[in-house]
Amino acid sequence: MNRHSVVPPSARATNALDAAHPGEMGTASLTADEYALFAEFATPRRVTAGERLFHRGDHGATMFVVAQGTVDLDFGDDLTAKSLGPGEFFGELALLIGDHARSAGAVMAEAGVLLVLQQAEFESLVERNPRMLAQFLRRTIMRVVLNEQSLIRRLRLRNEELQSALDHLHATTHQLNQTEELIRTDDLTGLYNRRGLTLHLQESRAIGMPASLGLLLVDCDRFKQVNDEHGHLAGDRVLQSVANILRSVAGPDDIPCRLGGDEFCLLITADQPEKVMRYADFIVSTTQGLLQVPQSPPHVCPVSVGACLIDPASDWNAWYAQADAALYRAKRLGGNRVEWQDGDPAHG
Ligand SMILES: Nc1nc2c(ncn2[C@@H]2O[C@H](COP(=O)(O)OP(=O)(O)OP(=O)(O)O)[C@@H](O)[C@H]2O)c(=O)[nH]1
Repeated sequence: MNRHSVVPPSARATNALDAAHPGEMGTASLTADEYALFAEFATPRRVTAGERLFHRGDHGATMFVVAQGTVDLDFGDDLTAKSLGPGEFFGELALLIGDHARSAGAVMAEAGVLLVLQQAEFESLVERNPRMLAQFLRRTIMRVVLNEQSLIRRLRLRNEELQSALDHLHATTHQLNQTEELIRTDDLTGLYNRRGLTLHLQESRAIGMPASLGLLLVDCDRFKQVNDEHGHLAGDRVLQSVANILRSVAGPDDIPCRLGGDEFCLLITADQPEKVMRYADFIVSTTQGLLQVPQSPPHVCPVSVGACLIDPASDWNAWYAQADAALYRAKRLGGNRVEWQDGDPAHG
């Protein structure tokens, strides 16, 4: 027993690889001879379970060897935590470098005895057995290097995991965007559906509505008859044709939409009734023109249009009521025509 009377550890066979096994923070065991040498010069310290020796980041200059008990090292973040038992050492970089920020926090998991080595004691130890100390330092350096490599490997792995999480997130975002697009779109015609229009209006209000808008409400005339006489598929094709006419007249900032059934609308940027009427006339005259070339089943049907200028500050219900009143008049007058909001004879 040495002058400090500590219990010797069960000596471990220690070589450089044993001291730093790849993939984990290297173990740090003294050989039996080293332990005996360290014990001769170190100061033993009794420690209780739960006692904190230092926090991560604390500056220190002492090294510890576990004589009895267990100490837990916590490297913080999600790095591996480690438990050290008798014969294992820690804090050696603080001793070798001096005033070194601890890379781990240390807490006693079990009560025991630690051998504490300060700079002066370490120097005495070097003088006593330089050869053994050189071997110890070689192992220590090797352990630091292997730990570093292990850390780099883990960081690379973490990087790859993060990259794959990011890719996954991109894919999910893309899917969500596609799903949102689908939710906004009418299956049959590819135009916005009513929900798409509502969302578009919400977004437009958030970023600022155009100063002036026109609305066309477009409804197929006697469309039920197409279904009844030629079947639902023929009816579908007619609806697609009407949608295509709206799409072809719409500018990049205009919103053609299928409100449901055989009812469509076209929201346009316009500050003059003439512009709104040009759009409306184009729609009605295009269907009329196509009907000049009769097909069976028909590829289009006549439409009625209610047209108006609307106040961007008021809501959709107000706009719809305005355009619907005009559309109602167009229907009552026999359809296949445009009616202006207030029945202005110039546009009637
Ligand atoms: N083919 C087809 N028919 C539809 C679709 N959605 C609604 N319909 C039909 O559209 C028809 C609309 O009938 P109505 O509202 O009476 O319209 P209409 O026959 O044009 O009558 P008016 O507007 O008064 O001229 C109904 O028969 C619905 O079943 C669809 O997606 N495809």
